[in-house]
Amino acid sequence: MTTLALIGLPGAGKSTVGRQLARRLQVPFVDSDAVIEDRIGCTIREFFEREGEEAFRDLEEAVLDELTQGPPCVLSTGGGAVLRPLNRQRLRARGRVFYLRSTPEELYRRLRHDRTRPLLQVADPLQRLRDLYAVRDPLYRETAHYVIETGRPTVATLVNMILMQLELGDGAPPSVPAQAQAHG
Ligand SMILES: Nc1ncnc2c1ncn2[C@@H]1O[C@H](COP(=O)(O)OP(=O)(O)OP(=O)(O)O)[C@@H](O)[C@H]1O
Ligand SMILES: O=C(O)C1=C[C@@H](O)[C@@H](O)[C@H](O)C1
Ligand SMILES: [Mg+2]
Repeated sequence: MTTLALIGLPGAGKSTVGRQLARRLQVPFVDSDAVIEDRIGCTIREFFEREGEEAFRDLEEAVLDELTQGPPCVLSTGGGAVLRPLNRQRLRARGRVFYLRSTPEELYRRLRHDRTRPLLQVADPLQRLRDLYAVRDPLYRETAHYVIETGRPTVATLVNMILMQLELGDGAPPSVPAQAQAHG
C-alpha cells in the first residue's frame, strides 16, 4: 500500500474516518496539520494570524511532499491542500486519494459549535462553507480517485466503503482515474 490520502473540507471526517481506517489497515495515521503544528511549535491558527496564508501554504506543500514519499500511511490532509496544483499532482500520483464529500449544510451542522477551525471563525460560517465548497469541490474531484458521499453513513460504514473500493481498485495504477460514487 502507498499513501492513502483523505481530502475534503473542514469537518468532512478526514481525522475521524482516517484514524479508524489506519487501525483497520494497520498502518500509521498521519495528519499533515498536526505535523505542521509540531514543526512550527504553535497552532495553525496562530501561524495564519502571524505569518499569513501564503507562508502556511508553503509549509504545507513541503510537508505534503515529504509525507507522500514516506512510508505507507493514512494521510489526513488540510482542507486547503488541493489549492496548489503541485499538491494535487503529487497526492494523486503517489497514492490513492479519497474525497470525503459533504454538503456545506451538513458540515455546518457538525461544526457550528467548533472554535478551532480558523477559516470558520467568521460572522457567517455557513456562507463561508458554501464559498469554500464552490471553489474547492472541483479541485477535490480533480485530485481524487474516489468520491465518498459522507452524508448518511456512519463512520464505520464509510471506513468499510473505502476498504471495499481499495480492494476493487487493486492493481490499477494510481494515475488511472477510478471515480467511484459511493452512496449510502
Ligand atoms: N460521517 C460522519 N457523520 C457524522 N459526523 C461526523 C462524520 N464524520 C465526522 N463527523 C464529526 O464531524 C466533526 C468533524 O470531523 P473531523 O474532525 O474528522 O473532520 P476533518 O475533516 O478532520 O476536519 P478538519 O479538516 O478541520 O481537520 C467531528 O465532531 C466528527 O465526530
Ligand atoms: O481549509 C483550509 O484552508 C484549512 C484547513 C485546515 O485543515 C488547516 O490546514 C488550515 O486551517 C487551512
Ligand atoms: Mg482533521
